Amino acid sequence: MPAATLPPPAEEPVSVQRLHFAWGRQPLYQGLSVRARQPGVYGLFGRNGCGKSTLLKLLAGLLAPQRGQVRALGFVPRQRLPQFLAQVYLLPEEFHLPNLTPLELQRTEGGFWPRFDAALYAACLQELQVPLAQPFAGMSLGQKKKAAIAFALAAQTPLLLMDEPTNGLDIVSRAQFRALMARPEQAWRTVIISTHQAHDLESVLNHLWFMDQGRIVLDASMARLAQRLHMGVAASEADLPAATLHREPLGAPSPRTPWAWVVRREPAAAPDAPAAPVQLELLYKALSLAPQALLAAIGDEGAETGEPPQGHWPQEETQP
Ligand SMILES: Nc1ncnc2c1ncn2[C@@H]1O[C@H](COP(=O)(O)OP(=O)(O)OP(=O)(O)O)[C@@H](O)[C@H]1O
Repeated sequence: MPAATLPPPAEEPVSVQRLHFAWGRQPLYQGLSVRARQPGVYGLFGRNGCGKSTLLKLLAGLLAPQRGQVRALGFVPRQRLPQFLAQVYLLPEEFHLPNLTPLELQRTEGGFWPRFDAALYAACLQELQVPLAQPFAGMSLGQKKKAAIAFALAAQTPLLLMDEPTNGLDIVSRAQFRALMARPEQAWRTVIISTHQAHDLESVLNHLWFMDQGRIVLDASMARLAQRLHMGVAASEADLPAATLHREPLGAPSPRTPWAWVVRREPAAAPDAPAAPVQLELLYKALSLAPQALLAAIGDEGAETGEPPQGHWPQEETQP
C-alpha cells in the first residue's frame, strides 16, 4: 500500500510521562512529560545540553528511563522488540557509515526496514546531489550526511527521529532538505527533529517543543503560535510597538538600527487578519531569554483541547 494511503496509527505516536533520567549523578529530567498525539513533523528545540539528543535516544530504545514511562508507536522502546525496531529510525548527529557506496548501503541495510522505498532513496540522493556509486570513504562530511538523510527518509518508518540533520549542510542543501521533508511521502508519519537551525524548519514543522531545565516548557502547534503571536521588524527602537513580549536590535545599537519584536496577537481586535508566519529564530531567542511572558501569551493548548496538562498524568510507572 502506498505510504500516503496508510491508515493513521492506532496508537499515539509518542507518549512520555513523568520521565526521570540522569547521566551518572547529574539529573537531566525530573518528571518530563510530552506527547505527539498525531503524525506530523515535530521540532525539538532548546539550549545546548538541555537533553534533546538524550530524549531521542530514549525514544529509540537506546537508553532506559530511570522512572516514568516512555512509549513510541504503542511499544516500550527499551524492550527493543523487532516489530518496534522495524518501525523506528534514528538518524544521530554523529554516525559512522561503512565503506560502501550509497547503492551498496541500500542492498545491505535497506532490507532491515520493511517499507524501505528504493525509488524514494534514489530520488532523495538525486535531489541532494549525492553520487550513487561513490564510496562513502571518498565523500565529504556534508555528502555523507546527505546520503544518511536520504536513507533515513527512504526507510519510511512510521517514526523517524533526526538529530541535527542540517548541521554541516550548505545553504542549497538545506533548501533541498526542506523540499524533501515537504514531499507527500513524508506526510503520513511522525518525524521528530532536534535542531538549532530554526530557519531550516520554519516551513516544515507542524508542531514545536521547547525544552528547558529538563522539561518541555512549550508544546504548541505552529498554527497556535501564529494565532497567538505577532512578529515583525521596526525601523528603529523608537518605532517599536507598545507592550512587546520580546525585542532585540538587529545590529549594533544606534538610532537607526532596526529592531525585531514579538507581541501578543489580539485576534479580537482584527478577527479577519491572516495569521503571520512564525519566525522560529526570533521565537527561539525570546524563549531562551525571557520565556514567562511569552508562554503566558501562547497559553496551554492542552487545557483548551481537554488534554491533561503536564504533571496531571495518572499512575507513575517504572519500566524495566
Ligand atoms: N554519554 C554521556 N555520558 C554522560 N553525560 C552525557 C552523555 N551524553 C550526554 N550527556 C550529558 O547530558 C546532557 C544533555 O545532553 P544532550 O546531548 O542530550 O543535550 P542536547 O540538548 O542534545 O545538546 P546539544 O544541543 O548541544 O546537542 C549534557 O549535559 C551532556 O553533557
